[in-house]
Amino acid sequence: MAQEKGKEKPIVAFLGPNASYTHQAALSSFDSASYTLHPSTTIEDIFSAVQNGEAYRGVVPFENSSNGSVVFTLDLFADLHGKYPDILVCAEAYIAVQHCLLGHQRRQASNPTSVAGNPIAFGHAGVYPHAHGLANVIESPLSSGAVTPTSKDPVPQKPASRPVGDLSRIRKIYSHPQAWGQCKVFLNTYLKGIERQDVSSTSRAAELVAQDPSGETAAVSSIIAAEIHGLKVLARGIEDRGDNTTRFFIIRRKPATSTATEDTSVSSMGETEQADAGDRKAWKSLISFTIDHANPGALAHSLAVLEKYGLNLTSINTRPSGVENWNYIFFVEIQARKLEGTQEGAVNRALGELDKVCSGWRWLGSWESRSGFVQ
Ligand SMILES: O=C(O)C(=O)C[C@]1(C(=O)O)C=C[C@@H](O)C=C1
Repeated sequence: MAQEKGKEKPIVAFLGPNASYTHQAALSSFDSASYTLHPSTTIEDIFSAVQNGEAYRGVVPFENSSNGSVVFTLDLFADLHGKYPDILVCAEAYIAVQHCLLGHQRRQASNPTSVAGNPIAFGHAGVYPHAHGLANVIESPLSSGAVTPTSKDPVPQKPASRPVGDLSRIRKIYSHPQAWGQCKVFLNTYLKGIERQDVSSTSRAAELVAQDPSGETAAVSSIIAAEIHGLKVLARGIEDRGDNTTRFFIIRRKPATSTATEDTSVSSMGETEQADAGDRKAWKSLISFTIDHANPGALAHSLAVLEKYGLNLTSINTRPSGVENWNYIFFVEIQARKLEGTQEGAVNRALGELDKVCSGWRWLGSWESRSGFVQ
């Protein structure tokens, strides 16, 4: 690859601008002394840069522990128009996501409860228990509603954190669409009915709010974005769950020949089998496939192939196939890896057999599991 040969550092594209959670994931996986981290505007830009060789690797969000799949990424893996035939997942990263509400805090010199600055002192009930009962928490005028008991919901969910600033001037909130679903309780409690605008990332949301001095906009974004853009933290730890985590994939371009790989290969059949069995739990693979929807049992037969080879299925997702309404492309993740070249492991054999029962399939990569390594 051009970047690897020359003196320039290899480029790693991530969903920017700087201070996005994807940027944090990129920093957790690539040393900035050895790689040039390049912010991209969309996830599609990252796929393109990796596919056409402009970037050595790409970092993309894949799923969130409380809000589920990042459908933009799944759709790019579905690749309905054949634009990204060589993209493979080669690694994963987990980032603990703690969202903040960022904005411009009006200075209220005469008000002892004003908190212009020092966001660190306040926060998520689970992470910063000392923040409970602080005198300088301002109750928003919008704080009724979602927490009011009703006959349908006699014990309504309580938000995990409370505002530390006045939210009454906020007329519009910006964020990445994934973030809304992670902060439902806080937003429905304190900012119910306020217009929400989707933007390309949480850090872009912070950038937009920083450019708007009216004080009428706010962003759901990270504490790092607040620091970079000089925004006030109006509430910290606003996600519904204290263990909110997003999983990211590192993508690469398929090597030119299937035998030329960076993976360690084992030569004899016996060693291969051993590596395959021993590696199973430590590795994961992503496979997509389509089926003939008119054929009863087509999905069951496809999944039965995985069972036959003892492959543990850990997730299944679907996206519209793009061919016909209500037809889907299926994505499965399994705990095992496909062996390189002509080596015959369980995944290799299962794929050979899947070919006979589904309409089409694609192996989208195998990588070492990092679950349990949340940064
Ligand atoms: O907007 C960002 O900061 C991102 O990195 C994207 C993204 C996502 O798509 O899931 C990443 C982590 C959070 O779950 C919210 C948004």
